[in-house]
Amino acid sequence: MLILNAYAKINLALDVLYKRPDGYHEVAMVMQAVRLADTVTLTSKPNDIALSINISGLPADASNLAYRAAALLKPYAFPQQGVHIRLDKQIPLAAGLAGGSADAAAVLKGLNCLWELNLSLDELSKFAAQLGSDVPFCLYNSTMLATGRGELLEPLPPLKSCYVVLAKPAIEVPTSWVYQQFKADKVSRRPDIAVMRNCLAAGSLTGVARNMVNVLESVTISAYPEIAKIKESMLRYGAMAALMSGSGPTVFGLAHCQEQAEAIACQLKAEGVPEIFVAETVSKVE
Ligand SMILES: C[C@](O)(CO)[C@H](O)COP(=O)(O)OP(=O)(O)OC[C@H]1O[C@@H](n2ccc(N)nc2=O)[C@H](O)[C@@H]1O
Ligand SMILES: Nc1ncnc2c1ncn2[C@@H]1O[C@H](COP(=O)(O)OP(=O)(O)OP(=O)(O)O)[C@@H](O)[C@H]1O
Repeated sequence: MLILNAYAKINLALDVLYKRPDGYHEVAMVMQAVRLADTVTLTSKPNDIALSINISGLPADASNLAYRAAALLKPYAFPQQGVHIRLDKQIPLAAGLAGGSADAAAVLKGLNCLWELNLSLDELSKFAAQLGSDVPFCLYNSTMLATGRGELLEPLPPLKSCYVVLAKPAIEVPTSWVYQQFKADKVSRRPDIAVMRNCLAAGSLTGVARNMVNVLESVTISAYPEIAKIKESMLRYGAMAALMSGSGPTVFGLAHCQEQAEAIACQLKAEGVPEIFVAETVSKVE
């Protein structure tokens, strides 16, 4: 039996460069893993793939990204090798935190061991990219620059360890809709990735905080102003910076320490924000 942590991600910077002929958008993103995790338990069983999940509202069938990850690797295993996948979800669904992608990446990494496939991380990355743009990052965690449609990764100097508050309003935002609605002329500020890289290299959390920009806010916040309210609240309660993660709707705030993060979380809870988490950042590849 193998038990893996499938970590959520946040986007410290997200820029959309242009729409590509294949329908995807060329992006440049600074991605960061955080210690809010689903638990993925893989148990050997004969022949086929089975999946169970601790929550309803998520299909436990062949459409699930965790199942699809196992199905991708199955042809490389012996026919009698199967697996039971157990997902214990903690990462909220459709939140902009790559929960499904993290599960899929954990299944790829775990089955590589359980089925003794001996695939390199590079090879696993190619399978990961077939499952979704965020899945390759979830194989590596830590702090990465993601380009292409998000699948081309370059390690960045790891973000100095800190705590984040994650707050999800009670809305679900489909990623495809956000990208479809994106218009470059509606963006007021774009991230400077080179400056962000320098701030990371210098270990400057305040520098990172000052340069956190996500151009997809121009779409999601226009449709859901409650996201802007959560950002404002986080700043009022002392966060160094607050930004929407990915396509939203979750907002994350950078805090100086765990105590401050917990205090911000408490105040957001009192305001009625339904789902709030405090998590440490992941500062090395795990
Ligand atoms: C918003 C982010 O989460 C930021 O990390 C990612 O860019 C999205 O990653 P993801 O959820 O793994 O995305 P995918 O499952 O590959 O694609 C979901 C939808 O978003 C659109 N999409 C995604 C990534 C990208 N670079 N351009 C896109 O236009 C795709 O057309 C697709 O309709
Ligand atoms: N194991 C899984 N966990 C969560 N969602 C899954 C899973 N498998 C498939 N899905 C589907 O994928 C959709 C998006 O899920 P996810 O929670 O990964 O969104 P997200 O956090 O917005 O991802 P991203 O940040 O990559 O856009 C969900 O609506 C769900 O139906």
